[in-house]
Amino acid sequence: MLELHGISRSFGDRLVLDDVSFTVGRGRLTGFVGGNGAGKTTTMRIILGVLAPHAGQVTIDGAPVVGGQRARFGYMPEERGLYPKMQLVEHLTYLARLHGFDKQGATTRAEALVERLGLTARAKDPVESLSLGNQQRAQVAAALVHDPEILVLDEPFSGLDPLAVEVVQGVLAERAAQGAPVLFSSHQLDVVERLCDDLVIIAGGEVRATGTREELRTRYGTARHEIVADGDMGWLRDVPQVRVDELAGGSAVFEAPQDVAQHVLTAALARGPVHAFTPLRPTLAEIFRDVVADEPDLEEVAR
Ligand SMILES: Nc1ncnc2c1ncn2[C@@H]1O[C@H](COP(=O)(O)OP(=O)(O)OP(=O)(O)O)[C@@H](O)[C@H]1O
Repeated sequence: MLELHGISRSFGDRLVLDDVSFTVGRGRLTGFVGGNGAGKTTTMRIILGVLAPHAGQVTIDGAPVVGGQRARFGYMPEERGLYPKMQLVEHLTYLARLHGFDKQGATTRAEALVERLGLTARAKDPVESLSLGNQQRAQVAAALVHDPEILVLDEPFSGLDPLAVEVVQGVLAERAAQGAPVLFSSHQLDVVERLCDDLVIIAGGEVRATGTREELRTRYGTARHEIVADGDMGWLRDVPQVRVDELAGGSAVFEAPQDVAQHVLTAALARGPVHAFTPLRPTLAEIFRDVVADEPDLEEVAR
């Protein structure tokens, strides 16, 4: 497994990563989420060894990552870096050869990835002529072409249409199923929510929450319930400690501590039949809002 132990990093006198620790398990798709400037790219660059930490270390299966181990990683950097004039399949073949594959092996891998990512019709096109979304798919292919042991992908889903999101999701899930630790950042919380086994939430350079999707839902969710009753639920607005989020006749969604929610149910039953009373599980977007609430914008603070 990939582990970060107390990573800190400053730029000038600005601390942008503060004691960042988390684990990306083998076979686990781990989503790395945080607002703009939270520190995701900096963390990923440190994992890859592109940037040195000022404190802490990165280990793989307990052993520190040292120079020359870059080939163990498949990295998709935020700044996309393919040669614009090269044909797609030729480019991927070239990258595989750089990693030591023989000509035949490199071509086979490049062609297989082009097909897996739905780019067969574009295989002979220069990279620069591909649409943004297809360039993005090509970047994913480039990160995978040397069959890396660990994947670290910065925003692999940005700019993809829903079909391409599915394709890339599928490819990452396959890699995880084969036992690779997969870490990816994304601002698309719905995608992260669908795809991830584990989550790391970072804000202001600090890890604010880690855990499985289910753990976070249990730990950070506000207690929301939906109630559907015969009569009008307008009275709910007057119940202390209740915040009504939605109200339409007999149907309401509200937030309240657990004991108050039970009181609401009893009160509703006293007024007539209740057809449904359902605890609502928080979405990742709601958890994210909860966890990073009131976070100052690092770049604003620096000004
Ligand atoms: N080379 C650098 N020199 C100075 N400051 C930097 C450098 N790289 C990053 N930073 C600062 O570090 C902070 C974290 O940036 P980082 O790119 O890691 O955030 P991020 O979470 O990836 O953001 P985004 O989601 O916007 O890509 C930001 O305030 C950024 O301005």
